[in-house]
Amino acid sequence: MNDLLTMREVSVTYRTESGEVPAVRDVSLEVGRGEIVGIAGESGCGKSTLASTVLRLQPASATVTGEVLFEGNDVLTMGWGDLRVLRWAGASIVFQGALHSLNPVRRVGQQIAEPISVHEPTASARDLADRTAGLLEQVGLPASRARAYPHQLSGGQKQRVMIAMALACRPRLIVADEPTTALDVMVQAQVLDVLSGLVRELGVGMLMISHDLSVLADLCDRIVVMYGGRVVEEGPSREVFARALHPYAGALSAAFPRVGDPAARFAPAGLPGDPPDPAALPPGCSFAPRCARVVEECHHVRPELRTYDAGRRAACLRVGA
Ligand SMILES: Nc1ncnc2c1ncn2[C@@H]1O[C@H](COP(=O)(O)OP(=O)(O)OP(=O)(O)O)[C@@H](O)[C@H]1O
Repeated sequence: MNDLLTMREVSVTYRTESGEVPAVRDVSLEVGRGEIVGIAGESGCGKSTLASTVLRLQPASATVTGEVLFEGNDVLTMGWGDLRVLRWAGASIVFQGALHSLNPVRRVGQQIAEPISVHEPTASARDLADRTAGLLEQVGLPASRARAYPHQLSGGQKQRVMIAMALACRPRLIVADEPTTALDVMVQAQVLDVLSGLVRELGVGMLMISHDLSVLADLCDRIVVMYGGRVVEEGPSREVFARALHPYAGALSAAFPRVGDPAARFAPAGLPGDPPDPAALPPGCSFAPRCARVVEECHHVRPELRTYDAGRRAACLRVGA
């Protein structure tokens, strides 16, 4: 077992008016200290739902089974006191759409200092100001920006502030859910550089979610590819990107020329059709209806996730065929 984050057979089902939506099914993965693990997949494959369980942030309509072990303690069953310590100080999350989650009427410095003052109530005003200035400098902003209001910052600067907030309580794990999707390509690259540089420098683990496999290939040690709520491939990122075992991972890699194109999350280049409705997955392999390598058997037999050489896993009947 890994000593930072170990998820074992995690499944998440939402209760909705039209029935149950099994958004995540039997996902197991690990993130070690100082390691960056990417989760890739199109919109709706369950990435955000899975990420929300790491800090037990899933909505009340969701039922989660399995184990989410953070430093050996199960997040899904821990008491509220432990959960309070875990959030921000153990692990923190940079959300998709974080640009809108800053409070418009408070200076950004106050917002960065807030989680610190909650977790360290004895910190003096001087300490908070120094820590905030240091955090802003770490993310490449002048300390003087602490006095700015969010509307005075560009999109990229706001996202840097969100990263500073996520680092404020010195967490051991950061979950980043599409942290740069709303930014233009140049700014995306700069912000990802800052984030990954800090994660490496501080030895923090990171679970980074993106629909864009090429972004993950550059940043991550390992990549987990999800489809229809399940893991369909996992392995060292360069291997998965360059020599995917699963045809879905291959199609995501081939979408590479469309890096930074927000539309690519809905329809990667060269991959016709839509991802499946998790409430109505086809029998057999859920990717079969879109797969270029499909054979009759794929429509009836659901492939198990098998282990291959060099720590690779894939769930496809056609690997090596
Ligand atoms: N609160 C909810 N109630 C019901 N169903 C939900 C809820 N949140 C997500 N879902 C459904 O669960 C499935 C997985 O959604 P999820 O947001 O985890 O996917 P995703 O891969 O992160 O996509 P995106 O990148 O668009 O966020 C989708 O079918 C979605 O409609």
